[in-house]
Amino acid sequence: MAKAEHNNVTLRMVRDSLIRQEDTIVYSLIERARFPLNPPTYDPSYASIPGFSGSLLEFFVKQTEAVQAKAGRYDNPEEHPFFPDNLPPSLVPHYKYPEVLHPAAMSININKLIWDMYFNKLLPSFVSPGDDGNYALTAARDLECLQAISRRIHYGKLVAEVKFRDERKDYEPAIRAQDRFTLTNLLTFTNVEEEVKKRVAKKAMTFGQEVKLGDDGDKGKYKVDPVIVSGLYADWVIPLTKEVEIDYLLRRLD
Ligand SMILES: C=C(O[C@@H]1C=C(C(=O)O)C=C[C@H]1O)C(=O)O
Repeated sequence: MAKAEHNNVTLRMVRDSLIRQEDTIVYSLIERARFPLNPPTYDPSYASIPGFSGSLLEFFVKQTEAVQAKAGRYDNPEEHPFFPDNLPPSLVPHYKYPEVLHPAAMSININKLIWDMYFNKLLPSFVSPGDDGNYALTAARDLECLQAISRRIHYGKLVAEVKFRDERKDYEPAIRAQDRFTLTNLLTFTNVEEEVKKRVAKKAMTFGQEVKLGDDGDKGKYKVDPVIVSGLYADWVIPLTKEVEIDYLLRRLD
């Protein structure tokens, strides 16, 4: 997001960051779709890794998150690990990120939900069946998708903070009443959601098209189905972002 002092972050700036994050999500899906499902990646019995029990995917994610934690990744309030328990401490100088969010934000991490959605619903819908043996690369692409989707959904904390500051008199009574229904109505902008769904489908068509030098490009053939990308936002990314917004707002006056 554009550099701003912590007290003048605008909803426009936050939305611009969400729009930019769409590119990362669409590209990560395109890169995962280069590989078939590669089932052994997720099969705990595929490899017996000394000192570890679980799938290659889990091994890859836990090991990667440990290295990235030591490199300071999770000092950034925008980043959320999938396996937060027992992560090693950062080994690098602490960067002073602007303190925008209420401290309660630290307790919000819905990556378990995101993990389950990704592997049980999304992945089977956009990759082809099959096995090409590239299990480590497959795990790496999966993690890139997970991290991009997680960052976007947890950005809901910043969206909620900006909305709260802009309309405190409307939000406070609903927060004090722990009124999720009213909070949902206050924070929902249906027009924005419709734009998001249309734009991500257009990005999937634009970024995922087959580019040919002649003008005989395969019209209508895309690396990832734009309908699936739009459906990901409609069914998961947007609802879970709003869930994070509400979870954050309910703690905002703690
Ligand atoms: C993120 C926002 O909050 C809500 C969630 C949106 C989304 O996840 O795309 C869009 C509009 C709002 O309903 C926002 O207002 O920009």
